[in-house]
Amino acid sequence: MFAARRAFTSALQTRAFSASARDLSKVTVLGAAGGIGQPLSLLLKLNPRVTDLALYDIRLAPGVAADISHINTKSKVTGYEPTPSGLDAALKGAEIVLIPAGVPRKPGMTRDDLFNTNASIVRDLAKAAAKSSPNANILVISNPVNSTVPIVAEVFKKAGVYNPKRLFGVTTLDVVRASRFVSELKGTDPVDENITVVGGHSGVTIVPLFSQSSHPDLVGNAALLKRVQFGGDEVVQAKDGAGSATLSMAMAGARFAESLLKAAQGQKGVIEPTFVESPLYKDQGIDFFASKVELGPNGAEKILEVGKLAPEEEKLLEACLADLKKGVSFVAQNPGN
Ligand SMILES: NC(=O)C1=CN([C@@H]2O[C@H](COP(=O)(O)OP(=O)(O)OC[C@H]3O[C@@H](n4cnc5c(N)ncnc54)[C@H](O)[C@@H]3O)[C@@H](O)[C@H]2O)C=CC1
Ligand SMILES: O=C([O-])CC(=O)C(=O)O
Repeated sequence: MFAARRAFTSALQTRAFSASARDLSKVTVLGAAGGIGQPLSLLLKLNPRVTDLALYDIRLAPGVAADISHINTKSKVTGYEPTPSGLDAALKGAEIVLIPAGVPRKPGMTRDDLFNTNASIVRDLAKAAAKSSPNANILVISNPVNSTVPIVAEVFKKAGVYNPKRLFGVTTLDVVRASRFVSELKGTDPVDENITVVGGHSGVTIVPLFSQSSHPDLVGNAALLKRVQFGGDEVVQAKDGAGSATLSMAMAGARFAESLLKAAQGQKGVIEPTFVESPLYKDQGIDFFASKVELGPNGAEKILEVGKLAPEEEKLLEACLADLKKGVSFVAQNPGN
């Protein structure tokens, strides 16, 4: 009788524990007062899977948090002071840490031109994350993503807490753009356009695979390819010195965070292209590569092969790999330590 009751109680406790573990998701945004950070924080506040939203920036995070906290969804929002202890408290217990901290491009700049400023910003935030949220999923948005992601890996390795399954460069905006541009050409709903984009996140390293979509006829469409590879430049030019994509990036970052949360909470078959430490081209000296990744409770559960490509896409991939290799030596020469 007692045993049966204990078993029942323990089953209830287990349920209660897993339910609360499932329901409690702290998400931290570093750079939360910026052009991306503010709308990203807003979208995360609207996500019922997020229960605790922690906002940190070197300026204005408490103000942004006060504003967002009035939105009538259940999550708690806290803005942290720009101090080491504020940063540590923002990170403690986080399941996901999104990093859009750093400077954006101006017309005439490449993403690599941001390296000197953003590498040290990302490095310092990564040091704090390695200390205060070593098990969190780290989502790097700050450019140049092809280089800032390896920097985070190095910091985590040095701290002895690196888990490659939990480090992601956010390339979702390339996927979002590709599906939107295709839908504009084809007169379809972008929701139905799943375009895989592999490689990295700048210029020729962005490789959309139209042969694997429902529109293989788009392989070889030079204007479309240019828009996908250089969509970021389109926005930088249109903003004319006032920054780069912020609103579409916020949506893309919120979508990737939502995918991770869904997968962590047990949904199967959640797949997103993302820039991760990858075995696919290690034999060519390339440690990080974006391809479709199956997400799960442990982060990046499975890195999918690039698959069969059209001959034109093979050429694009060659150019991508050559550029990513240059990136490797670039990081090695500018470790940002
Ligand atoms: N991965 C992607 O697809 C995309 C990446 N980006 C990149 O995202 C980054 C941010 O862009 P925006 O939000 O437009 O820039 P922004 O200048 O509007 O915002 C950046 C924010 O970072 C904060 N910040 C700077 N140093 C910090 C530190 N040490 N700790 C915490 N916060 C810090 C600033 O105070 C500012 O609020 C840029 O590097 C940009 O190139 C932009 C669009 C797409
Ligand atoms: O172009 C930029 O500098 C910002 C970015 O990464 C994008 O919009 O894809």
